[in-house]
Amino acid sequence: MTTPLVALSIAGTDSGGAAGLAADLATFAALGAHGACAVTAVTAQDTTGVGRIVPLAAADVQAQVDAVLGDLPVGVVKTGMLGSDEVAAVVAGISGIPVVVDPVLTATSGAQLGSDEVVAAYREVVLPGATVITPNRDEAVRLTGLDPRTPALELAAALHELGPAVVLTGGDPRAATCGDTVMEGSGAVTVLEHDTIRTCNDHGTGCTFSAALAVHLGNGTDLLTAVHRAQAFVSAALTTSSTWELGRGRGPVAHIFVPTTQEN
Ligand SMILES: Nc1ncnc2c1ncn2[C@@H]1O[C@H](COP(=O)(O)OP(=O)(O)O)[C@@H](O)[C@H]1O
Ligand SMILES: Cc1ncc(COP(=O)(O)O)c(N)n1
Repeated sequence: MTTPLVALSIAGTDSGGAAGLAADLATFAALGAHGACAVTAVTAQDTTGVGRIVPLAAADVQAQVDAVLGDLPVGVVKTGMLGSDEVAAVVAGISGIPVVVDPVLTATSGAQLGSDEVVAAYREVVLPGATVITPNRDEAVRLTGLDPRTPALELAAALHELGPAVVLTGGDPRAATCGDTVMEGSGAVTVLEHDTIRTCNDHGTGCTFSAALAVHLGNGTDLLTAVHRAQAFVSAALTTSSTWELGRGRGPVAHIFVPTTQEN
């Protein structure tokens, strides 16, 4: 008998199947983890944008988290769109399990997925108990309140001061390379650069990256190696989706036909 890694995603749904829970569960499966989930919000969303957003009550999210934690040996928690400061408090109540926080505040399409109350809750209750946070530049600027021109290193340091290790992602489809700035718990900084995959089918990239990172961390991999492997997974997924013609907008990152043989 074997027990697989169980990864719990606490996130919103994307009806288009590109981002949020769909990305998390597909990534967990591709990397050999069993995915459990707690839905925080339901979005009517496609490749062109986000329509209706229906947040769930914190009690409903808490009930899902309690059901999963009461039965399954969860090895890692990954959070995405939280929807409200009350749901943020549910995440803050989880202890004794590594928590990877993807602070989803804005969709690729530009839609707002996190209010100022949610931003405050990240700072005050979620980040102090988080293992690692994976913001993109816009999210880091919003969470820190710093000037948008602030260098990546300073943004990472400001978030690190709130508690977690930081992976400030630098995906930029127009640049030759993408650079992710990693600040470990010790404060050590490494910039991990890799080639940009040319594609407009990148909806769900951030969710996919942090879900892959969560699986590797849940398997006990050190942060730098885990980031490197999560980047490789995203690059493979984007290479596949770069050949796709799907939807009228920013198409989904491909979670299928991705090599599943990465070391854990
Ligand atoms: N076009 C791309 N080619 C290769 N890697 C990418 C590309 N876009 C993003 N990434 C990588 O995907 C991860 C998530 O990055 P990012 O796009 O910044 O997240 P978000 O979707 O939250 O904005 C990072 O590791 C980043 O380097
Ligand atoms: C429910 C949900 N969660 C997260 C994202 C962010 O993903 P992206 O930055 O790729 O739009 C999203 N659009 N929808």
